[in-house]
Amino acid sequence: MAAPVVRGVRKLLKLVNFTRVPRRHRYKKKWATTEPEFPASRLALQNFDMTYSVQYGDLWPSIRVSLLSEQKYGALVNNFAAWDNVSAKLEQLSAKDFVNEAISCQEPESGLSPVPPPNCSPNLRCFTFSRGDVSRFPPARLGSLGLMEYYLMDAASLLPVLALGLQPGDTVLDLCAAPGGKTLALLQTGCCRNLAANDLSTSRTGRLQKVLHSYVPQDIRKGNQVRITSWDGRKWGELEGDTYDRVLVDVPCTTDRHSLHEEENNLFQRSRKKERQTLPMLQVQLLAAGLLATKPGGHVVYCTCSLSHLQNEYVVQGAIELLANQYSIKVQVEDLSHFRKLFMDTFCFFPSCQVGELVIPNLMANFGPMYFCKMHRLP
Ligand SMILES: C[S@@+](CC[C@H](N)C(=O)[O-])C[C@H]1O[C@@H](n2cnc3c(N)ncnc32)[C@H](O)[C@@H]1O
Repeated sequence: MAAPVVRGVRKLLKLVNFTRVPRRHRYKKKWATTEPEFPASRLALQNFDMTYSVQYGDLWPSIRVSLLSEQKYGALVNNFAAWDNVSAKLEQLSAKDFVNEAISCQEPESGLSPVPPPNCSPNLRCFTFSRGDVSRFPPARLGSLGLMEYYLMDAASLLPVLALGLQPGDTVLDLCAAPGGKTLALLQTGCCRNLAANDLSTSRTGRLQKVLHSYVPQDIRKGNQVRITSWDGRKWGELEGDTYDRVLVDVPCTTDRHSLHEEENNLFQRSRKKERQTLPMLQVQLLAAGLLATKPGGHVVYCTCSLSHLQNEYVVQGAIELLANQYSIKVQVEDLSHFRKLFMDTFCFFPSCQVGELVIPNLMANFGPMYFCKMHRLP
């Protein structure tokens, strides 16, 4: 608004509030309590416009419109249900298993059948509609074995689990696990000798319990194989240091897509400003704890559903420095560029991450954002 107009509006407000009202009856409008708050989703968009237009330059308008449009889902097949029937049903909808499609398109070595690339978790089947097809999956149903047939999730959320590269017999920690999409995917690999699934929030670990109850047979849930806890993940290094083969650190973040569409639990509410500002610090602490909980020689995947460099690459670099300086532990970032090549038909990747990989939303493939970075704790 131009300055004279603003001054005019102010004058008008003064007139409305004070003209001809006797002094003792004057009141001052209580803006904070009487006016509806500026919606948090609008604040999120303002914030993203400021920061991401600088970070992403010419790419930002296309990412922005995709973030504001309907996202696409993937259907993670439940291997504990009758997976071959479920896969056939999903194929009838003209959806394709993007994981196995990518693997089978690789050039097999001298007549051998295609094998998953090294360090890619096995046995995961996730169906998506092809590029530009915005069909939706019907809600999942209970299958013949009494378990839900598939789990609907942002298909890009499967990439951190694939990148973790589980091997049969691994001990695995999912440090921030709720509501449980990635925990479920970790169990689908059939590789977890035992899996510790933790989340600070007890209400959210309740949701995780429900997901596992609907998708995983009782003998796996109730045996020693899965342990669910509600601890502060930042303390994990002290609680169980040098313990796990693989650790997933899926930290709380600005959840960019959610922040643009939902008012509830939105981190851009004015009252949560401090929490927002301290988020990268919490993320560094959680990643450092995850690295400390890993056995020397083990692997960690860090991920967020944010486009912010401050929450992605900077956190990875911060945690690696912290471990080197405070614990003399060396951590190496692993190259995941083969993932970009392997899954380029399904996702749109940002081409120039300094460390890790980032799926950026695109109208033809509206998944993500999903940042993931794999680290090796050196022996
Ligand atoms: C991005 S969500 C995790 C999503 C989950 N991995 C999935 O795939 O469904 C981040 C989670 O971190 C949890 N969290 C926040 N602070 C934490 C802490 N200090 N320790 C452990 N978990 C924390 C939140 O409760 C939230 O559920």
